[in-house]
Amino acid sequence: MDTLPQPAYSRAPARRRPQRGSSRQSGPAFDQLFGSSPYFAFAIDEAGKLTAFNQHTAAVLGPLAPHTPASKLYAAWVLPMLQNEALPAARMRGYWRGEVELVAQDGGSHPVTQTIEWRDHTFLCLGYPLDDYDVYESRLRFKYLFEAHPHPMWVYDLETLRFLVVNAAAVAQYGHTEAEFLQMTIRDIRPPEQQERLTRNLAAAPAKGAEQSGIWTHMRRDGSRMQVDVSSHSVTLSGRPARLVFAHDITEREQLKLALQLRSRALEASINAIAITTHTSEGELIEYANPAFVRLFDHTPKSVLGRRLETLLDLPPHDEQYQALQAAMQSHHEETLMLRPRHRDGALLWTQLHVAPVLAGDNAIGHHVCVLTDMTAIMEYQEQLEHQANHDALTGLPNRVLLKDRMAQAVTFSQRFKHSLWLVYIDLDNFKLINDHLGHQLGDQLLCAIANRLRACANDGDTVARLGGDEFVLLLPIANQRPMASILQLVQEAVAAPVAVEQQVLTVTCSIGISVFPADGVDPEQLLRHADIAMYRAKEAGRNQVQFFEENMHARVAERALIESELRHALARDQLSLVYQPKVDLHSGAVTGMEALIRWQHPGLGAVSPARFIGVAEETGLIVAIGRWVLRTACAQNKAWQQAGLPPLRVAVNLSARQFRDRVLLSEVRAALEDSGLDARYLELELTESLMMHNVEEVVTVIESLKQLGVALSIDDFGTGYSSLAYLKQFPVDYLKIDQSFTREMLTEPKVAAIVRSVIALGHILGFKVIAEGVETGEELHYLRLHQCDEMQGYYYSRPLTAEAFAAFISRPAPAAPASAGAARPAAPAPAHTPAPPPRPARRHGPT
Ligand SMILES: Nc1nc2c(ncn2[C@@H]2O[C@@H]3COP(=O)(O)O[C@H]4[C@@H](O)[C@H](n5cnc6c(=O)[nH]c(N)nc65)O[C@@H]4COP(=O)(O)O[C@H]3[C@H]2O)c(=O)[nH]1
Repeated sequence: MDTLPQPAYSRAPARRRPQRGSSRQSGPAFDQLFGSSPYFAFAIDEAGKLTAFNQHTAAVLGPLAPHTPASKLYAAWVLPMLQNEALPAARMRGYWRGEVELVAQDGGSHPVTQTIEWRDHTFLCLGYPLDDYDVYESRLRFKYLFEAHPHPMWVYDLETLRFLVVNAAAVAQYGHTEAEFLQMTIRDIRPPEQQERLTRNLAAAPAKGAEQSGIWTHMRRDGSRMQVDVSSHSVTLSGRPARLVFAHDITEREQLKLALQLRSRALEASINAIAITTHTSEGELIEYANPAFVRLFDHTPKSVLGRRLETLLDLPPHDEQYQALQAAMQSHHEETLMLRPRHRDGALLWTQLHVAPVLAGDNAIGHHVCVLTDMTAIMEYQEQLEHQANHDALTGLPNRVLLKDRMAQAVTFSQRFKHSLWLVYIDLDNFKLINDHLGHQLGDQLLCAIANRLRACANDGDTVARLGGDEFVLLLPIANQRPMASILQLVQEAVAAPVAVEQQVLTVTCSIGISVFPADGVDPEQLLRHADIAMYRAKEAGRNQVQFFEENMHARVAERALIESELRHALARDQLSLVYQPKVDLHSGAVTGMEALIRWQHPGLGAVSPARFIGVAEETGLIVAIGRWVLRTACAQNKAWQQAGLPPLRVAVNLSARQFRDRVLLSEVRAALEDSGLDARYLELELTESLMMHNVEEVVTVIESLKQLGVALSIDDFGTGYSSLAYLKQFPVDYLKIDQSFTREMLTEPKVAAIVRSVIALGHILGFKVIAEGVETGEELHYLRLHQCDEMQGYYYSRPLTAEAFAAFISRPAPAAPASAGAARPAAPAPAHTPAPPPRPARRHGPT
């Protein structure tokens, strides 16, 4: 200590001054700074000698002289600390502070807080009483904090509300200069709407020192406003009650808060399910889920949090969707996926998941925002629309559109694997009749039942489609050897099996046309067209048939189309006429009547047989007008013959099924009779057996009404339809007509002969007369007569004759009795419009 150097700025004075209890030796700077300080201030040089001291030091610790060893000013216990710690620390860091004990020359002890600064090779020592230093220091700190604080602070007078002091941040933020502030009160920085609140607030000022805080709106000098979080504290400044105010501009924070609130509200209110997940090595853990998310899966908010998104969506691991989700979660980009997660109740949903990664500071994925849009309803609707577009509404079977699609696929497949492909075109026989007569509702039920049966006939990979109306298609890819014949048989049986609909039993058959890939066509259109053609051929061949497509069918189809278009004009162009075939009593040989048969003479097509056009007329509905014409013409002709003096005979007119179902039939028959003046007993109506197969009660009613008119009725083509014997006896008809196919075969086929005999016997039991048609030989005649058949019709006696020829035929003198058994076939038949060759039977005039 003795060798401390002298401080540079306060060297010992050049001229010595008398010590007057002050430190005049320390130089003007030292004096200026510390001369009158109420604290200890002295300087020690590097040699440890006093180089300067102030008056207070001298007065309390003195008398002192310059160059006095500094050690004399300290208690003995302080010296080691001074030597080893304080002075080296001050020299090294420029400053040291600690508690020391100064001693006066009179031995008095003065504990102080001492600071030692190292300046210009001098230790400047300042000693404060322990308490005073803290106050000083806290004031310093306050001043520093107040001035340098980044947020506005001020003190205002509690009575005048004037600003007493403001800091730099307040000046910067509010735009007023310090001088302006000091002229203002705290009211001046508040907008008008907050004055009242301020008044209330001041009136309820808290107890002294108490904290007060609140959010206020303050105005800047330029009039702009800001949100301020204000906290204040009661203080005393210059003896006056005041408040120290701390104002924190929270405008931005509030805006941010509002924006966050809005965003949070948007999340909560979103109808899209939104989840925020934390990206972890164990998967995506749900950190937040909005109400829509919770609703979508029917979970509770709590049960969702912390769960793995993958688990919650219930995607099967290793499934394609699962893998896609994993890949999306690893990606640093936004991804959109279509997923099929499972609802809590197990139902599969359709959702669109949009995943947006949230990157952390290190560019690693921290979170994901997952937006799920429930697409279930849309997808189901889409599926429904697709289904509607591709399926038949009535039966639910694929429609034409889907069939074509499946056909295209099947053709491609069959081409590639060299397989064949069958297209089976099915059309119900006489379905139109059922529909027209029994109503569409029953017709629809029948179609549905048949659709289900066809479905049951199909294997996996087959397609059963409904093209519309009563047309169905089976698409059968033949990948393996399949028993196709038995499939077709199955289809025919499925269609033909009786269908019980609303207490009725309906039976229909079907006509089937088949085209085979690649032989009959290489594209779907062609295959379909060819199967359709084959189906028409099956219809023409008598229905309830199967036909494979053949090249020559094209010509038939073209012809049918031609017939259809020409038939529309046949009546108007007077191309139709009637011929009449006599009916003969087998026992007496008398002519009992004649059947009117239609003929069509077309200028280009020539004579078109009824077999070629009656079916077309029925399908197109032209039969109604044609049938009416036949009925009226036959009645008028018969009446004309009677008026011409020919013996009165009964004329038989064929009624098509469609005519029979026509509600106006009765009135038309009545009108034909009235208009022609023909007595009803000279008219006979021939009904086909198949016509009677549905709705027996109604058929019986119509027949009874016709009977009441007085006309005779016969069942034509008996044996070819499905007459139930139980029903047969209910029909009040007069004749059963044995179909000519039986007549033709009865002499060569014992089974057919048995049928013929049974029909004759049955007819008689039921009280009907039996007439056989298509009799061409004496043997046939003999057989029929032997078995008590009543009448016959056929080329053996006469071909159908024109009206004139028939009149001539009937007017000739009666020939010998009918040829006996074994008689030869008559000479080659003459054309239908020419009189038939002899021999002719004896005639019996008048209806039986
Ligand atoms: N091979 C052979 N055939 C014989 C013999 N005797 C008569 N035929 C023919 O057998 C058919 C009998 O008429 P259908 O069974 O009522 O069968 C008729 C009938 O179902 C229908 N048809 C004819 N005219 C009309 C009509 O005016 N209205 C309606 N709805 N159908 C008619 O067309 C079918 C065919 O008529 P068509 O060609 O005139 O043929 C007639 C007739 O010419 C014979 O000994 N041998």
